[in-house]
Amino acid sequence: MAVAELTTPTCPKSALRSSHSQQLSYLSARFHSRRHQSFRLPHRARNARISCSVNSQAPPVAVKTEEPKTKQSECFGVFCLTYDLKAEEETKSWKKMINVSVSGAAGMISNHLLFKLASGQVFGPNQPIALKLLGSERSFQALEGVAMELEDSLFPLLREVKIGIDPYEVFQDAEWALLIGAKPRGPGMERADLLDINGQIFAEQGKALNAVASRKVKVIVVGNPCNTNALICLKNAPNIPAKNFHGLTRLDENRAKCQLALKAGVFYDKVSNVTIWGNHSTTQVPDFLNARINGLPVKEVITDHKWLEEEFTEKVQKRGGALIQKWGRSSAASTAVSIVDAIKSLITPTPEGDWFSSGVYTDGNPYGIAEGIVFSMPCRSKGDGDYELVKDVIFDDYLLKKITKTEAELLAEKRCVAHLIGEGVGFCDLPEDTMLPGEM
Ligand SMILES: NC(=O)C1=CN([C@@H]2O[C@H](COP(=O)(O)OP(=O)(O)OC[C@H]3O[C@@H](n4cnc5c(N)ncnc54)[C@H](OP(=O)(O)O)[C@@H]3O)[C@@H](O)[C@H]2O)C=CC1
Ligand SMILES: O=C([O-])CC(=O)C(=O)O
Repeated sequence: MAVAELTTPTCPKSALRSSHSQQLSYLSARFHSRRHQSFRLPHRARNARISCSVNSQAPPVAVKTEEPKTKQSECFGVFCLTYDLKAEEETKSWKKMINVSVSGAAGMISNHLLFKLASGQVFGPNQPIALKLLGSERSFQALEGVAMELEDSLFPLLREVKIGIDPYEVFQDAEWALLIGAKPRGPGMERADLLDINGQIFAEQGKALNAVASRKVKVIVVGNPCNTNALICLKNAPNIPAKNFHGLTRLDENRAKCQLALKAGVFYDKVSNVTIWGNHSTTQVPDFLNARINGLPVKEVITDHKWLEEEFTEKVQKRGGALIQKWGRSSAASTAVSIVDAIKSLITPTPEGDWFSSGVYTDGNPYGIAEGIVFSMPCRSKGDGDYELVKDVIFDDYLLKKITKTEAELLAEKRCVAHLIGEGVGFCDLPEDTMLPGEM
């Protein structure tokens, strides 16, 4: 078939993109020929790219010109070049490249996160990285803009960037999947509708991960409502351990640490052992009973217990909303930072005696929390990407009552999405006050 000529391995794909319509023709042709092929050039072929013109490679027969229904995942610009890592002196100490897939890659949070990932500050200065960015027809141009900025940043560790709109392509061999894209709740939209719309996104993405990602992939779900989206995702990915899925509650932990530090008049590095229990919503429970300041129980350092139970708790629960009121949109930079923190907590041994919070699957938890939901709990890691739940935490009546409330909310969310997790017909009886942190 003539279209095969388009993929001749002497011409990088970026050189074929002289115009948008040519690109669409090209993508369409490639889509119909080799869905998953991508080729790269040896480093020395950089100049060949410049001399390679569209005309010289144009197929001799008709190419479909209509808008393709789906764009194939593509390497982007300079990232279509392959580098022989072993041949370059400075890369000899580098580890094997890792594949990191990011959804909602054209959104606000990603715009902060991608540059942190590419710079080496997340996975380390010896870790080359391939970024696979998932967007949609709606966001594809913006996604190209993001990829252009990544090109222009000249990050040495960033060795591949691919953009695409099909999760089955973008999640191929993913070792990390950072699932950020989700529809924001609009005016007049019921939370049940949001759960359903976003749930469908995460059901599809779970299936895609199940089909094509590394069996060891670690998945961090950020898009809200992140606990239940993570549950939907893991239920649709039965061949990946449920333990590998996280709903991001690290931002809440960071917010809680900041408030405790402020009240105690210490810098926030003195605050440790902070657990966020439950849902990333206004029922979340920032645990001051087990938290420590300078190694001492918080309740010994902050003796105003009324403040802890009322002001502190509510401030953390509603911090997202307070931020939106000031900033006009939801936390993006601090969320990106907290995603970095969450990844680092899994790839670095947890400091002795400390822990971190993550929304994880409750099966087998030692606290008596209902099984079968994604609930934020205290975790420790050996730095191998895995975690274990912390056993030596204490509870009092106040903490248990709050945990029961957030647990009930997550169980209600689960009933709403029963149809997306293979548990029958969804039925929504959500508590009235169920809110995302950003909705207050
Ligand atoms: N867990 C946490 O701590 C936090 C979670 N969040 C959540 O993270 C998510 C992303 O936030 P942010 O990056 O600021 O949001 P943006 O609105 O900037 O980006 C969101 C992306 O979601 C994608 N998306 C997927 N499906 C839809 C849809 N049906 N309608 C519209 N957009 C869609 C869009 O990309 P595309 O078109 O490419 O799919 C868009 O780029 C939100 O759900 C937000 O609530 C925010 C802060 C903290
Ligand atoms: O509701 C939102 O999108 C914002 C959010 O999660 C937060 O700030 O914690």
